Amino acid sequence: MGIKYLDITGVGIEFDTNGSKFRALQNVNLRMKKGEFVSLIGHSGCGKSTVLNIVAGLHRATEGGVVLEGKEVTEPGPDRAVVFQNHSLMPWLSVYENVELAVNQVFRKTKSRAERREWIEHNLQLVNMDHALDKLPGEISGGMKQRVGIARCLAMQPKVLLMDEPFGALDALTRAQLQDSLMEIQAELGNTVIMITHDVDEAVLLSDRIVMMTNGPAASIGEILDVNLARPRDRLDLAENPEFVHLRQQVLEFLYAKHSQPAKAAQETPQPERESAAVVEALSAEEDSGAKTGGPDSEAA
Ligand SMILES: Nc1ncnc2c1ncn2[C@@H]1O[C@H](COP(=O)(O)OP(=O)(O)OP(=O)(O)O)[C@@H](O)[C@H]1O
Repeated sequence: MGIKYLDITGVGIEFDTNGSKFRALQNVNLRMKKGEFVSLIGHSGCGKSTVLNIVAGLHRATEGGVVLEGKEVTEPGPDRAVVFQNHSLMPWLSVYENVELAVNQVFRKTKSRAERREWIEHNLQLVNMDHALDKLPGEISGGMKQRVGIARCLAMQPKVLLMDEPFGALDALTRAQLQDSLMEIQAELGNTVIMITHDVDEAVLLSDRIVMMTNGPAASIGEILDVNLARPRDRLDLAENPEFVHLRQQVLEFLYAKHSQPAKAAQETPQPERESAAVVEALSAEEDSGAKTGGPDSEAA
């Protein structure tokens, strides 16, 4: 891993809510190396998605900022792909076409049509979805949709993959399969990843570091835990590994002993719609200014 790659410095944000100010984040600082896998964990409403949205360029920080490979983040861009909990695939496009949408946005000028086809198929192979190229999102399972969503993001070759509870809506077995796939893909491609999760085992299994956030309002980073477990990691071996058990215990202690108060703010402040629709629609508009209507597939994965 190289020197610092992604730099989040002094980030704070204040939202205007019905005429009054709400401070969601205060002085969030995080430096990541290229190829690092970082999980964000914290109680509901503490500000995890807000951090991710600031890195994605969907929110502007009130103070501080984000620099990716020497360039300040000021807006969304294909160098930061976001995987949402509910895949946000276009329901009217096939599996292939959903990935094609993103690939055309990034590679239309630099790859030929044949190269783009090969690239789309390659990325769908990575997530074991090359058998379903012509299927519509409505014809595949929740786990499969999430795989396609991940392929779509990988195919953009982003500098940073941002994942907002990517497996949160899946059953335990499918989640485990996708976690294993993600570990294999990351080992092969060396992606830099920030992933939000509520799942302590998932955080320890996948991460190089676990960033634990304090409760809001004015949430910040409470502690950062280094996960030095050897890779490749096997969930069955790790279950009995004393280091794994110890790390797991430390996260649980942070969440349930040191910061057990759930964020009151989360209950009091109305939660806005996720920006996933906006992002995907922006992609769609670029690809196709035609007559297609409707939002992303809202069916729960
Ligand atoms: N656009 C916004 N306008 C006003 N308040 C907001 C906005 N976005 C987030 N908030 C508030 O900021 C706080 C942090 O929200 P955020 O969605 O980042 O939390 P979270 O940790 O991701 O929660 P969860 O785990 O439940 O998804 C919450 O109190 C939320 O209501």
